[in-house]
Amino acid sequence: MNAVSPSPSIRTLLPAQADLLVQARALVKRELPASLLLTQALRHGQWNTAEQAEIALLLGQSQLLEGHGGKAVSTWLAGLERAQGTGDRALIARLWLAVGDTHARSGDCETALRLHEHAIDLVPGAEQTLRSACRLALATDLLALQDTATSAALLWQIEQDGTTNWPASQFETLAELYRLHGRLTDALVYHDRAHQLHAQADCAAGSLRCLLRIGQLQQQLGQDGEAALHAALAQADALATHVLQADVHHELAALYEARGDHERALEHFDAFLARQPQAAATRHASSKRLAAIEMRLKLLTSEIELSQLREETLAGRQQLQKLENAAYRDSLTQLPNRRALNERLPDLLAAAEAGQPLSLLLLDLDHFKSVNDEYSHAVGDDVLVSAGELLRQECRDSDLPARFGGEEFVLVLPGVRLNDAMHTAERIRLRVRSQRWPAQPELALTVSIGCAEFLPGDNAEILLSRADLALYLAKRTGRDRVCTAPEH
Ligand SMILES: Nc1nc2c(ncn2[C@@H]2O[C@H](COP(=O)(O)OP(=O)(O)OP(=O)(O)O)[C@@H](O)[C@H]2O)c(=O)[nH]1
Repeated sequence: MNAVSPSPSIRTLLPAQADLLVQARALVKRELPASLLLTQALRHGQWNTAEQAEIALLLGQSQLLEGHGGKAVSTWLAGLERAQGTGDRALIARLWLAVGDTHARSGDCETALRLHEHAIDLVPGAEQTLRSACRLALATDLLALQDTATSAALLWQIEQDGTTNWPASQFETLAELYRLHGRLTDALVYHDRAHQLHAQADCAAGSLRCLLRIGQLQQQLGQDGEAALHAALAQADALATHVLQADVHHELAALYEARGDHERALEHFDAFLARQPQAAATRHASSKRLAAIEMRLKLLTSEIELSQLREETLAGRQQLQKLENAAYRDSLTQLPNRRALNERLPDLLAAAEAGQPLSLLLLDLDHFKSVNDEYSHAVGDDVLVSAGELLRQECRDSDLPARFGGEEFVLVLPGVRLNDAMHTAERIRLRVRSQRWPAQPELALTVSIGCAEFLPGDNAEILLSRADLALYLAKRTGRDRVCTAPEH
């Protein structure tokens, strides 16, 4: 419940309570906080049971105001024990009402509702004001328990009761009930009433609470809450309570922000933060954390984008590589094809023109047609793959083997003179002769090889044609041999 316990200030007390307080002061004769005064008065005075219960009620209210809710409940329960003996149902009801309020303040609205129901059942018929107070407590509990309809019905009954002699705290509770029901104008009226009563009773904390609410409500109703909020701030400064000052500064910051007066809004927001060191630290930490998270997210996004890009680029490169491979590699033997040879030869020939020796072998498998014819085209393919592999194995890194077309291969040998080239050619010829072809183990194959060495002024075409001539000679002179062109 949002109710605020009655101030023990004498002007807010029932006449009997005020009388007791005066007696207690006379007895103790010292300026003491209310709870100490009443404890001493209870201990040293000659009170009847009803008076003891009434003092317990007052003492509990003082303890609650001083922030000792637990002590207050114990005091009221002790007071209830005494009150039971008196048979004073109104007093018992007031004690249960107070205990219920404490539960409501701690958020246990179900227990509060049970205790408040018990209290209202005890209220004697003539006690209209007390019944209305119990209804107010019940209406607040019910609203907290989401039973808006019953709460509104009780509020209507309270209005019918027309009670006017409540203490400030009950008007404040009523105002809060109106606010929670969305009846802001009524809430404003009763907060104003409560504020006046608090002011009369010199209850600065109550006054401040009401002024803060008045300012908020005026804002919500489109009125100017500035004056109320500044009055609240003056009260908060007088009380020097950081929490209350922070609340008011927060409201003022919101007010100026809504007005577009950002300078003043910032001023009050800073004041709010300054009075909430922990909250400020948390806020700072959380905003830093938020920034870090945002940054991390950005990085993550760009990392993802980057890796996607990398993947795409990689995929693109691989695709390109594949295309290049397809364009420059023979699909059957995976050796460089004729196009690759045509593109690389000019550079190699330029080096040869510059003085580096270069030789070229043209290799042609003998009677290859018969392999296809006798064993099948597929066996012919496999033999070509094996022949390509053999050629690769016979190469150095600097050599360039290629499939020239059909059953013809080329081997470019940079840095190699004709004689050495012919030795290489001979080695290859012998390997082909002795090769066991996996696709057809009983197959015996031979190769004819034409050799040509680069001569100054040669281009690719001339060099190849000389090698071709040498190959022709090898074929013409019986195959399975290595020949050179006539010039050599
Ligand atoms: N299986 C297969 N056969 C091929 C391929 N490319 C060319 N050939 C065959 O190779 C044979 C070449 O035959 P020819 O040019 O007549 O010469 P050859 O039978 O090798 O006889 P000589 O060269 O005179 O010793 C043809 O039958 C072509 O079909 C290929 O990629 N796969």
